[in-house]
Amino acid sequence: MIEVRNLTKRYGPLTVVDDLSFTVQAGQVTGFLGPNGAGKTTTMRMIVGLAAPDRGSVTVSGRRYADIAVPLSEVGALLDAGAVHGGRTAYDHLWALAASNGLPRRRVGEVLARTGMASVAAKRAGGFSLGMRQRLGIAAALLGDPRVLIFDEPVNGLDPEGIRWVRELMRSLAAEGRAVLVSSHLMSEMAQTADHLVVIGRGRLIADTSMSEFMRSAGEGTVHVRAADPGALALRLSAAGAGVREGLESSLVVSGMTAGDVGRIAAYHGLALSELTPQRASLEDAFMELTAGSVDYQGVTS
Ligand SMILES: Nc1ncnc2c1ncn2[C@@H]1O[C@H](COP(=O)(O)OP(=O)(O)OP(=O)(O)O)[C@@H](O)[C@H]1O
Repeated sequence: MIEVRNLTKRYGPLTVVDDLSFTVQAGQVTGFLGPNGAGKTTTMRMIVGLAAPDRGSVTVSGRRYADIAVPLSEVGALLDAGAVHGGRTAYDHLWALAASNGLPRRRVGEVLARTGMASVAAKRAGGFSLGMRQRLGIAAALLGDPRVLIFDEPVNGLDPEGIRWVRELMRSLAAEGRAVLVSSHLMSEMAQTADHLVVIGRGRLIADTSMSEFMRSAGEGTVHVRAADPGALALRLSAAGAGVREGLESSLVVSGMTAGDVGRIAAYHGLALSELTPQRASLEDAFMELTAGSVDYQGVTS
């Protein structure tokens, strides 16, 4: 649905997007990840024609943005939630957008309902909280019922309830068959939302992978076990090929084996367990490792 090919953008001497290529598929949430200043916003602005590439191309559903007759009905974007006339009501803001794009008035009520904004439709946007401005920006993106959606850091500054709402909305938009591209600088946020990941650093592609593949490559994780006789269990697990080390309070940390395998081996040898917990490797750690070479401003921890 979105095809980015060899995209390059320079600002003065700085190449902020560097020969970037990736595809955003329909029916999926694609997480667009990278440290601050990696070039995510600039890439998204080029997708919707707000910035011109120096080299390369972007198409949405096979066409350049400039060639799409009614862009709002092909691609909706939330790039800057602050870009709202504060004196206008939520309804009027959306109605002005709908009218200038030839969209029917009923869409305004529909998107207000979908974003939970119906009760504040008559209120001026200037008095909105950050969360309400984000919802209004999302409502605007949905106005033309587009098949492609682009959200730049949509959960920035939202409270946990707002974050969960955005996450569920992204999932439901993808489930409707739409292509959803959503940027973030937090891996943990994407882990629960994205099907696919595009990771960039200093404008360059670092990874283009499915979420499940990324999780696998992040490490298999370990299994924490507590047993009545940890020594005996450790012997049996090592003999079966697992890596075993001592954890806290006489627990065992087992690697190279699933929790199911550990349970079966314990049962086979009649060893009682009081805890058996699979521990996933930290995705945030894997992401930091992946982008470590491309972070511009690294803090020093003492
Ligand atoms: N209009 C502009 N003129 C000059 N430099 C710019 C312009 N827009 C962006 N940049 C620079 O391009 C680089 C990439 O910025 P961009 O906003 O695309 O990154 P980002 O990945 O979205 O970062 P963040 O997570 O901080 O929003 C930054 O160094 C930024 O200062």
